[in-house]
Amino acid sequence: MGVSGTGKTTLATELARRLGWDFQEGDALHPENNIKKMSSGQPLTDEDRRPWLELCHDWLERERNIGHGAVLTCSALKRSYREQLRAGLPVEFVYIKVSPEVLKARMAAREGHFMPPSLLPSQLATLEEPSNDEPVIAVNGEEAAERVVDELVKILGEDAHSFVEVSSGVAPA
Ligand SMILES: Nc1ncnc2c1ncn2[C@@H]1O[C@H](COP(=O)(O)OP(=O)(O)OP(=O)(O)O)[C@@H](O)[C@H]1O
Ligand SMILES: O=C(O)[C@H](O)[C@@H](O)[C@H](O)[C@H](O)CO
Repeated sequence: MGVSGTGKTTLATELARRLGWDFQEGDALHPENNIKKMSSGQPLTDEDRRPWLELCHDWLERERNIGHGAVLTCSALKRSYREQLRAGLPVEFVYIKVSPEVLKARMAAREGHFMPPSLLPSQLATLEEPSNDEPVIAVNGEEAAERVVDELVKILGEDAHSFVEVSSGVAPA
């Protein structure tokens, strides 16, 4: 999770590969209208995001039901969005923190992406940073991606056992 340009896709694809978990690009679940809106420089509203978050939640739920570890990219900017995403599921958020200056530079340098750099201020204004009472691992998204993924593989790889126990409905011993 994190605003546009934090490195969600970069980190999540590599994390899923290293853990052998399924991967879903959250942006691919956006209704067409949401992509059109963002491409034309308009920020999404709560109403725009609701059906998309439902699709994200449903994907996670299907993965839990088949007992797979899974990684989904999703901006998950507000606490209420994160609550919708994890409802009834053993979800751990990875909050990728990157300074506005670095985000601005990354978005300006990126080519062929639907998200215009002009939407960065609204992304930052909408972000409610996760608090300690949420299931979250915060990482420094300005570090080399490989180092961040190494750290996450250690934490989530060790936890994988308990995630699978919860997800398959088998009570831990
Ligand atoms: N740790 C990193 N160090 C340096 N550059 C990075 C790092 N992570 C990602 N990048 C670069 O930053 C840009 C944004 O990364 P990425 O597309 O993974 O972000 P994102 O959060 O998925 O963005 P969006 O939500 O807008 O799709 C890319 O050009 C990527 O190569
Ligand atoms: O909630 C949102 O406003 C959106 O999900 C955005 O964050 C983008 O889809 C994503 O970051 C791609 O740039």
